[in-house]
Amino acid sequence: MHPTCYLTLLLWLTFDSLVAQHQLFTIDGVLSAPYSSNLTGVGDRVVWLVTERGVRNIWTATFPDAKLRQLTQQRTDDGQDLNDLTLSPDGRWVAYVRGTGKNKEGVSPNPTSSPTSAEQAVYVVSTTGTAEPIRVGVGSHPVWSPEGKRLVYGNGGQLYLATISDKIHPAPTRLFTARGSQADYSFSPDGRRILFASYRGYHSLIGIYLLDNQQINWLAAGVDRDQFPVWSPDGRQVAFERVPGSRHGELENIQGGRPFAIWVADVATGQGREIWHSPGDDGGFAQYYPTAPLRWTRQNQLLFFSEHDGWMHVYKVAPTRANTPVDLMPGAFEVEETCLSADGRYLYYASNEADTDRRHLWRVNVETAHREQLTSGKGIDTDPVVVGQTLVYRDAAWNEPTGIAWRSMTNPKTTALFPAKWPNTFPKAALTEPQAITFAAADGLVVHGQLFLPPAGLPPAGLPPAGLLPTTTAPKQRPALLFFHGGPMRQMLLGWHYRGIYYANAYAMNQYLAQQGYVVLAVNYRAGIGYGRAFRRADKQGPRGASEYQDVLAAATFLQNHPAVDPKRLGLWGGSYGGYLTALGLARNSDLFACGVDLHGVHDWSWRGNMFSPGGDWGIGEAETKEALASSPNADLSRWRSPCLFIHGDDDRNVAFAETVDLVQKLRSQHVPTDVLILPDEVHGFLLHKSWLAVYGAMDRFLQYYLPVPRSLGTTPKK
Ligand SMILES: CSCC[C@H](NC=O)C(=O)N[C@@H](C)C(=O)O
Repeated sequence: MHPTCYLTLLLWLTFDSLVAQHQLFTIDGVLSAPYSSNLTGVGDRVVWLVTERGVRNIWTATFPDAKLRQLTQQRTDDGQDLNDLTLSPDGRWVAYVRGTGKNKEGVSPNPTSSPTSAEQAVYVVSTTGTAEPIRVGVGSHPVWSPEGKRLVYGNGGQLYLATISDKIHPAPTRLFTARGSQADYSFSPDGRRILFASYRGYHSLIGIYLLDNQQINWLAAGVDRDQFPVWSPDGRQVAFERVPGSRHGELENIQGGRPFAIWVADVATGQGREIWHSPGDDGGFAQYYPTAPLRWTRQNQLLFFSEHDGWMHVYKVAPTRANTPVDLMPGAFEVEETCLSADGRYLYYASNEADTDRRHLWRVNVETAHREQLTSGKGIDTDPVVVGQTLVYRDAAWNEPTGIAWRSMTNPKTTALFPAKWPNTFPKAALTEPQAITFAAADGLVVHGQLFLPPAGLPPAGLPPAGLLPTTTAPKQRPALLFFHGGPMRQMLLGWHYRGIYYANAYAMNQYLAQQGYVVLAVNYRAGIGYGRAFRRADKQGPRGASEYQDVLAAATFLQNHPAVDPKRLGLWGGSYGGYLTALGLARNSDLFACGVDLHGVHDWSWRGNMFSPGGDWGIGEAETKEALASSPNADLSRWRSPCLFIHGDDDRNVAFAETVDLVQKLRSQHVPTDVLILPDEVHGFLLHKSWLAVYGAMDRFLQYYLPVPRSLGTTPKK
């Protein structure tokens, strides 16, 4: 070999080892920080869930002293989710649910393949932090009585009552047996009645169970689907939402809409009357997305979510007679989680008003509809909880996962409550701040995205640092990756994502990939949220024409025109609906996309519509089967050439594992390079931290093989 070649090789090896020594951070490191969720509060106390490397524990704090306390002592990544945290009205107990519900076969997820299987059960733990949790019984969705000594929870569609003290005695009892599945339940203000919705297939009814005489009274029974009932402050009336009952062959479409109405019924007579109905099919998402679709305030106002003005907003309407609702926050932005002040005068909420790709907190005076912004800047602030004169909320940034922060209502200064410090393994100083970008799709629709550029000082892919070697013919640009979120009713943001570990980890992985030297673009394609009803319900989306594929192509063009990107080295990755778009890109345009990583994606809408569930949750009717297939990756397999890594848990209850088995077999038969990582007994949102490490590790190796970049080089993270 020519002497110059030896020199080049020597220098290159030196450079590569330099790079290896300067690895800014690892996947384990960027996933090592605690993640706070499920924040709720009562009185002067809040509780929330902390997930740290898969270990889930409940914490509490009281205000105004901001005193922290850990209430549970879980120490292992056991794959058992904690959820439905709810404080007793006196703040003495937290009820919560451990484990996940059963599937159609009656089995709860068991991701560790434990021979003793797994269950979903209700627990309580004292907020003193001095006692072990107490198991109440199999079930979920616990609801406290007003005096804080009784719990109602659901199991198998029926309601159970438990008396709570330092031991669960007597054992919980089934409250009553009613046809259908009982849900949306709550105690009356006097604690002597249980309000509930009884779901019965084509219709549902609102019932009241009287504890004193074990009698059920039905309210305004009709041929519709009555849901989300709430008590009036005096317990003499009930408000609920009414959507039309089903017709033969009608199929659920989670991305569609339906008309809805607000009703009020008199408890004593059972008679009801309509207060308002939506002008169009603006319901559906407005009821299942927010956690409190309908409220009755102490100021005797009904508050409800609706998209009828084109954006997800909260409206108020008087419960006394038919009248026109008032939009409490008119404008071109969306509202998410809310919290009503104890006196009902203020509604606190998270919104992307004036900052489309972030979330900040606001409050609105329900009487005057005057609103004021409470948090701002570069945070991702969500889930407001008001305890006394303190606003507590979930708070993230571009370089910090979601923690807990607070501010007093008299001082705008915000204070981080949890965690007190980030673990040394978490590479906060080495992260890259994503940039907000937009581009236009072929039909002119403006699409938002977040662009992650490799840290400064990182040599362009294939090139050692300037000066080490004479100019080479190596490419002066980087490979790039397009990321697609799932849902699709989701929105990636300019910071750590608040919607559970699934999206927090996706954001973290995009940070890791940028640090590896990839240019990464997270694409907020049509059908997502944050940009209004028309964007979310974009025409011909998904199984009806895959109109969002225009956004995939436009995102690719954006990257190909970026000076840092090698236009011939684009890759795709995404989960669930994002896996669907990844597979669609490789099937339709292997000429554009060099490889992809498809996490539990949908690959055949027509199969899903016929075999997974009636209509596949997207309302895919018999007449739409042909178009549904044409909108799927499976329609273009003959064109698929680029390699793909498929990742799927084989106990997936949201996207059938069969979708991946079928597609991989078909691709293998046409010699497309495929890799698979199958996670036995894992579900859709992987429950084990070690699953996430395995998934992203496999992804890292796959991308390095098909879209290689030299290991990162950069300054060692500043402490
Ligand atoms: C037909 S694709 C199913 C998408 C799936 N929806 C529900 O499970 C999904 O995207 N799930 C996660 C990732 C999400 O809802 O965000």
